[in-house]
Parts: sequence; structure tokens; C-alpha cells
Amino acid sequence: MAARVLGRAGRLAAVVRSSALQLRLHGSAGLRFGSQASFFPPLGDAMLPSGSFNNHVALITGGGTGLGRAMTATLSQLGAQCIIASRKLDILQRTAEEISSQTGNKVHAVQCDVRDPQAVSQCVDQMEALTGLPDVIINNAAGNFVCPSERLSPNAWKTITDIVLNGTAFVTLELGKRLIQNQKGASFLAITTIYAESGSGFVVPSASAKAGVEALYKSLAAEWGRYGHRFNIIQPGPIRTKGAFSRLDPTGAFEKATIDRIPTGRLGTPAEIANLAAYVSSNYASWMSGAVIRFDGGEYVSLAGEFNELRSVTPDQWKILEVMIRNTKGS
Ligand SMILES: CCCCCCCCC/C=C\C=C\C(=O)SCCNC(=O)CCNC(=O)[C@H](O)C(C)(C)COP(=O)(O)OP(=O)(O)OC[C@H]1O[C@@H](n2cnc3c(N)ncnc32)[C@H](O)[C@@H]1OP(=O)(O)O
Ligand SMILES: NC(=O)C1=CN([C@@H]2O[C@H](COP(=O)(O)OP(=O)(O)OC[C@H]3O[C@@H](n4cnc5c(N)ncnc54)[C@H](OP(=O)(O)O)[C@@H]3O)[C@@H](O)[C@H]2O)C=CC1
Repeated sequence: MAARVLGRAGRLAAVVRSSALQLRLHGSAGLRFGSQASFFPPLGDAMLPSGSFNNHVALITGGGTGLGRAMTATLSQLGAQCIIASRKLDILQRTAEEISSQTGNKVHAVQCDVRDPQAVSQCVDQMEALTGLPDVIINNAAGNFVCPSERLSPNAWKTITDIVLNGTAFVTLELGKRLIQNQKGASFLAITTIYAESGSGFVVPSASAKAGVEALYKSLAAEWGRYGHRFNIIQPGPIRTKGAFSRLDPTGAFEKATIDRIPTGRLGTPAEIANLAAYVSSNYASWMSGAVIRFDGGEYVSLAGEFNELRSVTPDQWKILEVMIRNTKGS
């Protein structure tokens, strides 16, 4: 009996070593990635009760496009008066009009290059005149592109770190000081990325700056709670936007591999992150501060685990592997 099992195991072991299995272990055959997405359908509706942001003012940097636009739409739908700020006034104005006309709540467009502290100060002046100081601040504006680090010029480095780290700091400090002076509490949210934690090649200025933003927000969560300010961070995984995908995967060549490694089998959607940002910025989350929320369909842990490639081993192949492992005697 034992000999028969061993003989069978030997034959199966030969199969294991075949190139077909090697392909399966290292390629994406076996379990078909992506099919599981049907278990995780994205919902698009605003999650919080309507009116959750009535009488609230929200500033969203980079609110004219992509994820910032989606967050603005959700906050506006929930009753907030929004101010969106970035460099391109025409785009901001178009977005503001579209959202206002859908929600019935005013969205203001204010031009501001967050790299320039004077422009930030003027933007806040404008905001104070329009709406008063905000209850919600979402630091979402960013710049990024993939580039081997040896090809980066000093100005390329400075451009990204100025937008992401200095820009976030200028907006946060300017508003923080005025809010403190006026004894007004607020929720600050920064949008970073999963590689702020791990680092990542080919986006090194962005990784460095986003890590700095996380240190800034965690530090201020500790320091400024006494002024009524909460600071939280959302680290999104891949969510299709023109701004991100055109600069990080310009040919689309990496999209399938990206989806394949996401345990939930799909990209995120702007509406999903907008719901999370709305919750974190709302009074329902008034006890949340200093939190770093990874929102990536499981991509980070999938990338991190050394053995996660074994997802592609089929049940039949596991039988073979198990026999091989059990038959190993000694070291
Ligand atoms: C593996 C597949 C993955 C699939 C997708 C996964 C998605 C996951 C996403 C994760 C994280 C995402 C983070 C993000 O931040 S995405 C948001 C991206 N959005 C934007 O970047 C919008 C705003 N961007 C811009 O306006 C420009 O792209 C900008 C370059 C960042 C700034 O514009 P501007 O101020 O006009 O700057 P210049 O064009 O003057 O350039 C300044 C400097 O930088 C050099 N440079 C510009 N582009 C490149 C490049 N592609 N490669 C190398 N260097 C570049 C430029 O030459 C200038 O330097 P120098 O003066 O020395 O020539
Ligand atoms: N999409 C994704 O998969 C992921 C996105 N993120 C983060 O999400 C956020 C939104 O990105 P996404 O919506 O995808 O990309 P977008 O390119 O659409 O958004 C970036 C926004 O930043 C604004 N911006 C850029 N530079 C400046 C500046 N100097 N001053 C003021 N505003 C500026 C842009 O507006 P303008 O050009 O008018 O200035 C734009 O609206 C970013 O923080 C990004 O790092 C993180 C992980 C994944």
C-alpha cells in the first residue's frame, strides 16, 4: 500500500517538476485572477445619511479631477458647501458647475498652486470671504510620473516633492493657524498611497514625499487635537483616473498584472474612495485621529507575502506537493 502511494507520488512528482507546473507557479494560470471580482461589487451611492454635511464647508485640493472630483461630488451631495482648488481654473469651474447643478449645493472654484505659500494664503483669504473657514480639509492634490531614478533632474525631484509634501504642508499650516486663531475645529485628511509605507522604485520622489505627508499628519494628530483638529490618512490602491494612469502606466501594459495581484480582483472606484473620505471627514468619525487607512482591495499584503504566488497552485497540484513535503525525512 505504502509502496503504491510512493510510486504514485513519484510519478506525480515528475509532473510537479515539469515546465507546465513551473509556469503555473510563476505565471497566472491556475486560479483565474479577476473572476473573484464578482464577490466584491463596487457600490456607487453615497453611504452616509443625506444632510450629513449640512452647514459644513469642505476644501478639496485637486478637486477638479479624478478622485478629488469624486470626493467633492459626494460631500456636495451630502450637503457640504465645497471649495475646490488647483492650478487650472477652467477645469475647476467646469467641475464646480457640473456638481453644483447636480446637487443643488454651491461648489466654488479657486485657483491655487499649492507649491506657492503666498498663493495658498491668498486662496484661504478668498475662501474666508466666500464661505468662512472650512470644517473639512482634504489634501488630495499631487504630482507623479514613473521614471528611473537615475533619469531624474533636480527640478523633477523638486516639482513632485513641492506639490506633494510642501503643498500639503503649506495648505495644512495656513489653515491650521487660522482655525486655531478662530478656535474652530476641523477634520484634515491626506490622500497618500500604499507605497508611502513600503517605498517603491520608479516613483521615488512621490514615495518620499507621501511618506513625509504621513509623518506630518501623524505628528499633527498628536499635537493639534487640543485645538479640535483631527488628522487622518487614506492610502488608496489603484483607481483608474486619467491623471494617475496616464503618468504611471502610459501604455496600459501593466494594468492586467496589477489587477491580477489584487485579491479582490479589480481596481477601486472613485465613488468608493469618496465614501470612505466622506466618512473619515464626518462627525461619525469624530473619535478617529492619527489613523492610516489602507484602501487597496488587498494589494499591499498581496505584494508583501513571499508565498502569495502559491495562489496559482491548483488543488490537484497541492495533493502532489503535500505528498512530496510529507515524504521528506530529515534536513
Ligand atoms: C504598475 C502599473 C500601475 C498602474 C497604475 C497604478 C496606479 C497606482 C497609483 C499610485 C499612486 C499614485 C500617485 C499619484 O500621485 S497619481 C496623480 C498623478 N497626477 C498628476 O501628476 C497630475 C499633475 N501632474 C502634472 O502637472 C505634471 O505631470 C507634473 C510634471 C507633475 C508637474 O507639471 P509642471 O509643474 O508643469 O512640471 P514640468 O512639466 O515643468 O516638469 C518639471 C520637471 O519635471 C521633469 N519631468 C516632467 N515629466 C517627467 C517625466 N515623465 N520623466 C522625467 N522627468 C519629468 C521636467 O523635465 C522638469 O524638469 P527639468 O526642468 O529639469 O527638465
Ligand atoms: N488614482 C490612483 O490610483 C491613486 C491616486 N492616489 C492619490 O490620489 C490623489 C488624486 O489623484 P488622481 O485623482 O488619481 O489624479 P489627478 O491627476 O486627477 O489629481 C491630481 C490633482 O492635483 C492637482 N494638482 C497638481 N499639481 C498641483 C499644484 N501644484 N497645485 C494645486 N493642485 C495641483 C491637479 O489639478 P491641476 O492640474 O488643475 O493643478 C489634479 O486635480 C493624489 O493625491 C494621488 O497621489 C494615490 C494612490 C492611487
